[in-house]
Amino acid sequence: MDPSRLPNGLVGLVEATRGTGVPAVWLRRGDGLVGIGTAARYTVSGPERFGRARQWWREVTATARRENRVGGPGTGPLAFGSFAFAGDSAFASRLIVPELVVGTSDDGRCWLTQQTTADEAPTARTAFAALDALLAAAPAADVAGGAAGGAPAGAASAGVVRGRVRDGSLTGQQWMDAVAAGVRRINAGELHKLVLARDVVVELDSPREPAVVLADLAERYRDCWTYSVEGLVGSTPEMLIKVEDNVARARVLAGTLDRASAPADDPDYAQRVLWGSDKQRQEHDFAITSLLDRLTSYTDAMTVSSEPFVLELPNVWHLASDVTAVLNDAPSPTGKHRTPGALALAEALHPTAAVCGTPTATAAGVISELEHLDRGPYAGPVGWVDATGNGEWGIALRGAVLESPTTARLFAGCGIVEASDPAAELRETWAKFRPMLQALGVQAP
Ligand SMILES: C=C(O[C@H]1C=CC=C(C(=O)O)[C@@H]1O)C(=O)O
Repeated sequence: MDPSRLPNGLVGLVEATRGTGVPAVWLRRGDGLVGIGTAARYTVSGPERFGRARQWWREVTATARRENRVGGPGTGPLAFGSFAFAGDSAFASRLIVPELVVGTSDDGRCWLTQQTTADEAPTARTAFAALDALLAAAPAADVAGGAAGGAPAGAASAGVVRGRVRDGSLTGQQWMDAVAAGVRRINAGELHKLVLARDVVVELDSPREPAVVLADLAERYRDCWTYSVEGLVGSTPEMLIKVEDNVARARVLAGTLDRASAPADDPDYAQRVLWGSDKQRQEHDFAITSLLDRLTSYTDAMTVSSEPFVLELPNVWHLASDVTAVLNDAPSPTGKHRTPGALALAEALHPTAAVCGTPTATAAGVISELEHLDRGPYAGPVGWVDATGNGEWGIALRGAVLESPTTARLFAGCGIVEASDPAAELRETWAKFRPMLQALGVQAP
């Protein structure tokens, strides 16, 4: 597709959906995928959620008539998805097949896919007509604040207080008590690392257009993956697994330093205070080890740097490690040998110690005891998969569930090790809530 059809790129397309429903989104540095409308969807709960969703997608793509004139990851049949963190969550994991998918890649390619369950096969003419109709219906750019009458996307957080933040399942004090209990259990030798999360609820004075929230996140957090799947929105810095043909990539994060408290005149601050901290390095080591231990059975050729690097985001610094693995062929359910797809790998790798702990099963048990929280899709895989098994599954962090036009539930968690201090961890959750609070136009209390 000629990119000039999208004068303001994919972020502009997201903004153009204002008032017409929330698009499915996967965007980084202005490129990625935007899905509009729903041709088909599948929901599933329970411990078998990944396998059953894969089975459904296999059946859909096996029977679909398709014509793909572009080729490459993200072209042809495609589903966005979001999976519950835990097998016993009340949240229904889901795959969504949008009616229209618009994609762009950093090599300048741009494509449009139309997916339908109707007997009539889509054509280039019907696909472009659907896209043009959407763009023609878009509100004028000078009302980018949306129906809520807020500020334009780029200025969405200009300090305007538009609502209140209240406690979620636990108060701040109760959550700090849970962290202290977690530290005691680590010190007693029950486990090595635990990730404890909390939720807060934002109540807005007036509705905030999801498209405006998404555009704000995509513009401000360009190095993160901005996502939207049926009310789950956010901008995650952590890539659980990306599969492109036979190569898998992951970005593992653990270890955090708030940029708001950093001195302005100390360029080595993050390197010294974050990279140089034994506590932060220990947190990171557990996370990277948990990923490598599980990924290793899928590859004979894996690359990971010997030391983490400092990743700078607008709100925080993280310790980060990038991993690349050439995938081995494995028997598939059809008997043919092929490399595992992105969703199969997401299932195999989830949950890493960046969001659960070490050992995994013990940490998961302690989490459900101490958190008093159904994490829902928070910290679960979010992303997309195509018909060839290519896809990207990030970890749903730095996000919110939009519960109503004026209510959003935000989640954030922290890695707890023996040296963790409950008050410092509570402050860290506020740094992690900041991207969503800014995008919603609300100030932290
Ligand atoms: C669990 C979260 O972050 C994880 C990813 C990066 C750094 C983390 C940390 O330093 O605790 C967490 O492991 C979250 O943002 O809710």
